Amino acid sequence: MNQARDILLVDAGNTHVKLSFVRSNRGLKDIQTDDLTVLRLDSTAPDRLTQLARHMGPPVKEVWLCSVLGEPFEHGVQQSCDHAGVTLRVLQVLDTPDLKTRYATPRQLGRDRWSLMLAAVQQAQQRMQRRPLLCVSLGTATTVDAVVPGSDPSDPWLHLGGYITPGLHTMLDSVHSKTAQLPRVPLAQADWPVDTASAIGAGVYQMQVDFIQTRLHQLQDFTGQPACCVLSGGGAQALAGALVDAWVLPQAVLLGLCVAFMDLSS
Ligand SMILES: Nc1ncnc2c1ncn2[C@@H]1O[C@H](COP(=O)(O)OP(=O)(O)OP(=O)(O)O)[C@@H](O)[C@H]1O
Ligand SMILES: CC(C)(CO)[C@@H](O)C(=O)NCCC(=O)O
Repeated sequence: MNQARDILLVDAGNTHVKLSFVRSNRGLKDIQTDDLTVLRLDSTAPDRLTQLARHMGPPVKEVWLCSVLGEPFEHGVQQSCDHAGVTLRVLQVLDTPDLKTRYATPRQLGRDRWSLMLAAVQQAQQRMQRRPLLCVSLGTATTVDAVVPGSDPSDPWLHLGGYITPGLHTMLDSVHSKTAQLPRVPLAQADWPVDTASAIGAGVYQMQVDFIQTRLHQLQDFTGQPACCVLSGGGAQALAGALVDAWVLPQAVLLGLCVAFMDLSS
């Protein structure tokens, strides 16, 4: 029987709230992230919760949430779920049998970072790849997290830690807003730019590429093993071509929610 998509997945980031729907009886292996059709809401819109609540009607019976928007947003989602009579499951950063973190205070770690790592480890296991992973999210902020496999295949993977920097558009915005004369420009690729727009656009682009590539080398030196990059977020496609050993995992945070909760849904 072709059951309806009864789970609403929500990735609440700083710029966009991303929504998708999956069937609760679908096996994790059957979920292709390219198939996760995504609706986007503006995270800063005053009516963001009202817009979200519109998607909670039948056949939705559960909402799975990964949010970095803080307690008031989460409380609002809980109220909407209560009103709609649906169950809310909220992703928390907690060690699992497959992944543990060295973060000093795990609840401080961004849940979107954790969800990406859960998804990346699941994909690596599915592909029988046991290489260290550099999990990169290119959103409002750029985050770069190192995850290494345990020495035995039955051991959990370990999150070593990671970095937070301004994202691509955040850098482009700030260089414009903090100067008198620099325009807001798109990303660019150029060798030794000879105009202002290319100088900024390629400067920001190259800064992020170089940062990620250097962190990949750092991870390889640290582990003594070849590593690869898993790219997610709005800027992933823009950077993928410039990075070696990189694959794009579309909608990684939404996939991470499936990894966390798929076996729990009734
Ligand atoms: N075509 C593009 N080229 C480069 N970067 C892009 C492009 N589209 C989006 N981005 C980047 O992705 C970000 C938006 O993507 P995404 O929806 O993944 O994240 P977000 O919701 O803004 O932030 P987050 O989820 O990190 O809070 C932008 O801020 C920008 O940095
Ligand atoms: C870094 C961001 C903003 C990236 O979306 C998010 O993961 C977050 O708010 N993190 C909390 C701080 C931390 O991860 O240590």
